[in-house]
Amino acid sequence: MEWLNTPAQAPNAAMTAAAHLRQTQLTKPAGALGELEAVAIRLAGLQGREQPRVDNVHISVFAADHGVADEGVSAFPQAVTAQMVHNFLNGGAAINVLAREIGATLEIIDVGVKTPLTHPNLISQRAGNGTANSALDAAMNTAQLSLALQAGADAADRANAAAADLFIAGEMGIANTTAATAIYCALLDVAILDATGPGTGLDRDGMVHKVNVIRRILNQHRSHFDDPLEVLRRLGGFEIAAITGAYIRAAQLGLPVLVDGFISTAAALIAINVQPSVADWLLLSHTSAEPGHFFAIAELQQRPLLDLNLRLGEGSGAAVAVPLLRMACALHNHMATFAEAAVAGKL
Ligand SMILES: Cc1cc2ncn([C@H]3O[C@H](COP(=O)(O)O)[C@@H](O)[C@H]3O)c2cc1C
Ligand SMILES: O=C(O)c1cccnc1
Repeated sequence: MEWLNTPAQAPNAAMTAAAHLRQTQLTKPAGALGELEAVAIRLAGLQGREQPRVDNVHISVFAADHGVADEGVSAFPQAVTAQMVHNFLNGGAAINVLAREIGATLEIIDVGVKTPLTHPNLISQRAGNGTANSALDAAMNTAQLSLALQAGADAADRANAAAADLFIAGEMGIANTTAATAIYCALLDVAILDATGPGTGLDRDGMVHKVNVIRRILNQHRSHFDDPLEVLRRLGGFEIAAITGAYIRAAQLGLPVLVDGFISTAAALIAINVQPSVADWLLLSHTSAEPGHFFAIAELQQRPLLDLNLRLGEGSGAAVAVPLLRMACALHNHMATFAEAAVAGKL
């Protein structure tokens, strides 16, 4: 896991400055395109080109099971993880539709669904048959953590080899909002009650039970919260570890990342705690309806592009934000300047 210590690439300051200057010359009042200007400038710096682009998008969806599902913390049965992997492979899930709409490459990686699956289009890089129950034990051992992190790094490597302009990670794993919420509580100054939400649709009683399970998880592992990799190893899961590895490697390669929702952001929190320089490379796509997401967004000090009450995961919210990034780039690259259009500047 030594590769985790390599810092992220530095964004290209000259391109950031050039893109900033260009925005002031386009035929509009300065700042009138708000966040679209900011994100185009940011992408220019990250991609090291004056004309940023989001043509080639690579989406890697990581699937795994969680031992903590045994505690009854999800509104859906654990078998749905594997069933949804089949759905991904047959093209019927939300992320399949969105990937087709935006012309993205979509790959599915089994990092530890409970029962192994085989399919010609499934990438199998399994760290185990689901994690252990984090309310009782560490979710994974060190070897499993290393395998899961590497599965994510390999996905970022494939995206980079395919000359992707943007990397998106998605996840599928019944009970993973419990793991993600525990990670939020371990790494942020947030109370369990404020961070816990319905996930796939728990009712009030279900939420009260989930809060109690998360309290047990935190009490079990509390003495290790100063070490982000220990937090990840103990609280799980394999897919969150894979996304952590993918984000860190993408930042090391200089590949911009569009972060999805609540669960992906838990991986982002681990990643920036392991390697703070990764933060430059993480763009937030949307605010999840899961209440705890707010606290991670505050920690990342960014304004997500969208707020649509999404609470699906799979990378779906990030995929939905891609057309917006494309419009930001098109405006930046193709608007006329005041000089080109013979339009008078500000008085
Ligand atoms: C059919 C179905 C498709 C999904 N796609 C993503 N998730 C999302 O819901 C799960 C987390 O919620 P919880 O912690 O409550 O189990 C994850 O698998 C996440 O990706 C789904 C959930 C379901 C039921
Ligand atoms: O925001 C998410 O990523 C999310 C929220 C609830 C359930 N699954 C995913």
